[in-house]
Amino acid sequence: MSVALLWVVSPCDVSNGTSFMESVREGNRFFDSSRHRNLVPNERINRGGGKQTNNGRKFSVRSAILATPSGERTMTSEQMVYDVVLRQAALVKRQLRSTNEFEVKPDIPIPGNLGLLSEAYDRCGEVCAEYAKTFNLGTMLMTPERRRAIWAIYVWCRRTDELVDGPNASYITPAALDRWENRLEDVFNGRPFDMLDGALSDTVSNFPVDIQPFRDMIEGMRMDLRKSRYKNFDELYLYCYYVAGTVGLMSVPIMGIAPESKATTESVYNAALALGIANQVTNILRDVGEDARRGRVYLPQDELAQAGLSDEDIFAGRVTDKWRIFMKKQIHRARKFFDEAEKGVTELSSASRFPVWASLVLYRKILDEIEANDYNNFTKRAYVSKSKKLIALPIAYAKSLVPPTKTVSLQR
Ligand SMILES: CC(C)=CCC/C(C)=C/CC/C(C)=C/CC/C(C)=C/[C@@H]1[C@@H](COP(=O)(O)OP(=O)(O)O)[C@]1(C)CC/C=C(\C)CC/C=C(\C)CCC=C(C)C
Ligand SMILES: [Mn+2]
Repeated sequence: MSVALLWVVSPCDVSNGTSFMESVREGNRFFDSSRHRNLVPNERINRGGGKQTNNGRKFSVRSAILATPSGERTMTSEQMVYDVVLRQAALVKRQLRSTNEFEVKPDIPIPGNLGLLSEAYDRCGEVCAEYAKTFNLGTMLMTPERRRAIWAIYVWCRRTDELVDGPNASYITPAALDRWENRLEDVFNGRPFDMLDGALSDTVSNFPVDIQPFRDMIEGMRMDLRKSRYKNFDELYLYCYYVAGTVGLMSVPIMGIAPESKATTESVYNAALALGIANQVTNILRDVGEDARRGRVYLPQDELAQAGLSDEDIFAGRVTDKWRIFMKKQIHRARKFFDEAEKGVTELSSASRFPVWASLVLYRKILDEIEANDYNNFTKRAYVSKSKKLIALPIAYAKSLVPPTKTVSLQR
């Protein structure tokens, strides 16, 4: 692991009161250190009382669930999530109408700090290159502003995921996630805690990015702490939205919709959401064995039962005909989400289309590999070989050259 990736936490003094400058200095010192730590801030760095604000945005998927008077849900997860899509789309439209609205910037980019900010973005780029090589390559075609903004978002998502998936995962509590959320609010209020947060703070002040998908990703991590089974696909959909659909919603405001696109903003966000869901469902299908060894089953329990399967079958890891039939249905559903996503990629601004096509084409190929492994996702990890990637990338590039549709075809 390269030194650029190592997240170092001071044993004594990290508090939320640290200014950006101090944080950056700390960051530099830490990054120059040869002590090896991981990317994720641990308990200690998360502690501290960042002021909780709601940033004027009160809706959350979680509150929508809790808001029902009888305690019973009246909407499907998909309907609830669509509200977040509408909010993000509305934010983008507002910005198109009035660019002035986004002129209140945090106090980072004042002369003198610009070098530090650019260093912060460079760190994000290094992290991205280390964790997601192919995707990072794809971002090279984007404009420098968009590329570095995507890097900053990638790094925040990666750090958030590492809280529950990384080496410090066993120390992560709901309270630690609350502190991470406080820190997120600070990022959106122009009070970044460290240099990587500083890059994100700058990004969200320059692009019309709503905080809600970020909050919701943290909610997904909370869900991971308290839940290891999903009753049906509706429950699983919500989880997939939290941890991956949110990424689509965060990314489109950066990538931009092509000016010549006739598609509605909502429909493009809907496609972005679909790509996140497709990726996460694929990720789940690829990792069934690995997750089972951690006692987790991210598969709809009702569909397992209908197929005559149970958790025990999964823990036993036997590839039977029942399993193959079950898997075929799950793969079919994932492909439907990829199809839904495809409709939106063409509507993105021209330079942003390639990384998205590349990620879509490559991630969808994992499904083909699960089939090629005869549905043994218990002991074989499906992956796309370098040679297959090399063949797929020019195809993705060719797709990215297709301009947006001339007609209004994506109305919802
Ligand atoms: C071009 C592009 C892909 C941009 C997105 C860049 C970005 C900000 C990525 C963040 C990804 C991340 C670190 C998410 C944290 C949660 C997580 C790990 C989700 C899983 C990703 C796969 O990672 P991996 O295989 O490494 O998983 P393990 O941790 O090893 O298990 C996910 C499966 C989901 C990631 C979701 C996306 C990449 C959604 C992409 C959607 C868009 C970019 C919208 C495109 C727009 C339209 C209109 C279709
Ligand atoms: Mn993960």
